[in-house]
Amino acid sequence: MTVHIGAQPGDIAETVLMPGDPYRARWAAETFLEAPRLVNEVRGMLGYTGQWRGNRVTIHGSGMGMPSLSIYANELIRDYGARTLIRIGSAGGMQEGVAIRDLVLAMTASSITNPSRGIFREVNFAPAADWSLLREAARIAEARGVPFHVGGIHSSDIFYEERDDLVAALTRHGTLAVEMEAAELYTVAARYGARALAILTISDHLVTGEALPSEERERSFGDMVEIALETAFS
Ligand SMILES: O=P(O)(O)O[C@H]1O[C@H](CO)[C@@H](O)[C@H]1O
Ligand SMILES: O=c1cc[nH]c(=O)[nH]1
Repeated sequence: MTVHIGAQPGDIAETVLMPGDPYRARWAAETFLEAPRLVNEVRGMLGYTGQWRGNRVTIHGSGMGMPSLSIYANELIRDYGARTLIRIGSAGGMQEGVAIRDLVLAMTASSITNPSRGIFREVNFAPAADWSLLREAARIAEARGVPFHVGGIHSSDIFYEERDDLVAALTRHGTLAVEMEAAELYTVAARYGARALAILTISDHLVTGEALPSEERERSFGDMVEIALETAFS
């Protein structure tokens, strides 16, 4: 057990899928895993371990924002031996060609700051996805005919962004989408030599103002979960 995870040693699989929302962790575990077992509920942050096509996998919430994700990623890797971490999140589209329901595979994640920022002092560290995971996720999404984009995203500390100039500058530099965790996930994984990738479903759009109707969310998120599972074990 760690400060934030009540799982026993051995309860967490080497492969962990991480949605921000603990209820998405429960839904994904109950929908896609065989024999899912609740292994953590400290502070209501749900984690389940089960089997997918004979492979052991944990689906564990990260909470919203990089400080929360950082706690779980550190403990999952350092204390429980997780080696592959795939974020399954929602994101806001930032380019006109990135539509609602599309997937974004985050090759890099910019941020103004993140919990690891202090380590690097004057260096602007470039958090990047694991290449083997990124390549597999792109291959699998293409084979399934799921619309997807690969490129840079922005990991923000702010959901209700007041800085129009910041959004404009990031958009002008090709940033595909905004979410709130990937930059820290990539940095923590790099620190421990683990593999990480963020697969994101566009749930709303900063340019067009569109949003995914709530009744459609599960189906759209389902593609993302299946691609994440297939990616982890291919
Ligand atoms: O859908 P999740 O994984 O929570 O991700 C996005 O949604 C939350 C904001 O609503 C933030 O956590 C953001 O990164
Ligand atoms: O962080 C997020 C997630 C979804 N949509 C946004 O605009 N921001």
